[in-house]
Amino acid sequence: TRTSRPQRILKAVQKNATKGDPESVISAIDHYCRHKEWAMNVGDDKGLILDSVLTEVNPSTALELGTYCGYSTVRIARLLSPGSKLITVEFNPAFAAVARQIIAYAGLQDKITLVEGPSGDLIPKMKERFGIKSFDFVFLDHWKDRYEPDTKLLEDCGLLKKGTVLLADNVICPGTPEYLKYVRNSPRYESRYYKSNLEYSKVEDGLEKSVFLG
Ligand SMILES: Cc1ncccc1-c1cc(O)c2nc[nH]c(=O)c2c1
Ligand SMILES: [Mg+2]
Repeated sequence: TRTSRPQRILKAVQKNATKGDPESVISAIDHYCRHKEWAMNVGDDKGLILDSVLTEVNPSTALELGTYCGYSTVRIARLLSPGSKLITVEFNPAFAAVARQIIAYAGLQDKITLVEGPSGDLIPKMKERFGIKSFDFVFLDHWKDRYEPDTKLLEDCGLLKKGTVLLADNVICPGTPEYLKYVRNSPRYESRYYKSNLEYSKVEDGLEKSVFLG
């Protein structure tokens, strides 16, 4: 096919959403991906859990690993208080290019810094590049095999503080067994599983919320 799936999602946003209205961008993507073609956005069911955890944490500095088309980036940024910042990391340049346009369409570009590259390389550079002391909230939604090593990297780089909340997507499907074992067995985390379903599907999936205890 001539266009890519992310490009088709962008077109659906430009056609069906209102510029500067994040809610309409979220709805346009959910409608397209539920009725036209599936895509790996966190989606509307798990999105409600993401919203509620975010509202509870009200982070000043948030990190997202795995931007894709920017659906959860917009979901997170729309709930941030004025002056709060979200850094989102995307490895795939084609995904990042679409995400930038969807983030701009939602009018949230001032709250978001999109960084392209491998999370394992970028995490150690967060302090020096973006003047981050530590993150209040981290959304893990990139690649299942990177959840555990990147969490250890965030610890080792001093980017987590007492009370930082990690929220991980796809802990059941595709599944992140090593990550679950790590956060559930470590004395440094208090973990809880939020049962839900895979985006736009009936298959079970869920989010794991883990509070760093310092
Ligand atoms: C692609 C896919 N196929 C079947 C079942 C699940 C998935 C799936 C769903 C997601 O929410 C993902 N999020 C981040 N990164 C992923 O790789 C990913 C993959
Ligand atoms: Mg996901």
